[in-house]
Amino acid sequence: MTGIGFDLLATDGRARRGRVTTAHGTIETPAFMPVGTAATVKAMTTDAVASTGAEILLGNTYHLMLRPTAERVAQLGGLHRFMNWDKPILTDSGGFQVMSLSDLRTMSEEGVTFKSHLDGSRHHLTPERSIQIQHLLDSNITMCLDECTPFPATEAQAESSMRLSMRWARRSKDAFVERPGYGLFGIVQGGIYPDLRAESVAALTDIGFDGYALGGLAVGEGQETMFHVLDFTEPLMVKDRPRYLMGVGRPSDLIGAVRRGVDMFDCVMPTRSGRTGQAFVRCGTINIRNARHAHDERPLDAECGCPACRSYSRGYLHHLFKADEMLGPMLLTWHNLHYYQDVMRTMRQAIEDGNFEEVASAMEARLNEG
Ligand SMILES: CC#C[C@H]1NC(N)=Nc2cc3[nH]c(NC)nc3cc21
Ligand SMILES: [Zn+2]
Repeated sequence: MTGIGFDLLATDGRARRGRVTTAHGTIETPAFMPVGTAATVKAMTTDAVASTGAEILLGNTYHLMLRPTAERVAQLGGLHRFMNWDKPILTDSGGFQVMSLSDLRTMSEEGVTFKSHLDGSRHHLTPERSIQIQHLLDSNITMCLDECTPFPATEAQAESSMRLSMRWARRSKDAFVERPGYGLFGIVQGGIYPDLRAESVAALTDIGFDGYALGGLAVGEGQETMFHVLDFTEPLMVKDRPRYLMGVGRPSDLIGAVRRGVDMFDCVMPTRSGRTGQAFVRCGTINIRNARHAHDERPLDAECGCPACRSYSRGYLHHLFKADEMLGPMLLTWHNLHYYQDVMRTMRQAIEDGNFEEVASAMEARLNEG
């Protein structure tokens, strides 16, 4: 096996049930990847993350190149050893984070020069350097470096940005070190424009990648537009390789995107909002800091098997957040990640059973009942 393996095990409509095989183990899809930006899923040990059922984590080139540097992580055994996670890791390439986090960035055909959001130091990122950093990290799934077009973008802006990203995809592929169990994903660009999306899919498919991500979404366009872009882009994508929707999303986003043929997801929502006291539950969301939870002896979600729901009341969790106790963010993060994995488990089973639409519609109805 060179690269990573992908087996399409079942389909139900456009929904897909698959399995990704890497040097560090397999990933059942549809899969949700918790975000471990700075070599940690915030507020969680890796054992706790594994207990939720997560089989792959996301790391970030941008953050780790700035601190502690990729060379330091490599010297300490690579990202798996460094953060004590022995399952698969996917790393983003840095393009999006440069656009969203750093200022004073200058773009050229060669790459992007930017100032660190940590200390203002200048850094240069090229496709070749991004691929090298991800190799030093020993990432199982490496992402091409792309030029992340701000949203909204005119068709002309999206066209020139997409074409630059396609040239960078070629350079990324040329720089990637092929190893069994390690793969490289291309990133489809083109904004909201069907012709540009089609051109990008064709260009990446022609180069050939182990998987194909959809970029330029979850950038403020809204769910309806995101689904519309999926509706006209997904049918153009090869079926025998994983599809990864970057930065997505809320539970309703995951359900709608799985319905449209997406296999892999990552999003900071369950962890970031967990730290602020927002819990995702089967009938919507709960902001545990709200006074109405102060006296409530019920768990966050009676159908959830996570440590927070098994052992603690809403009233206690409310108290932890009001008292600014660190156990609060820990337990809500744990619950949210466990719930997200429950959503994915439920959808995987439904695709296997051939009743995806019935199960997905029921989940969506409960989420909307609020
Ligand atoms: C344009 C483009 C693009 C994509 N390119 C790369 N490398 N990473 C991403 C991460 C994302 N996170 C979100 N939303 C939170 N949208 C994303 C899109 C991308
Ligand atoms: Zn729970």
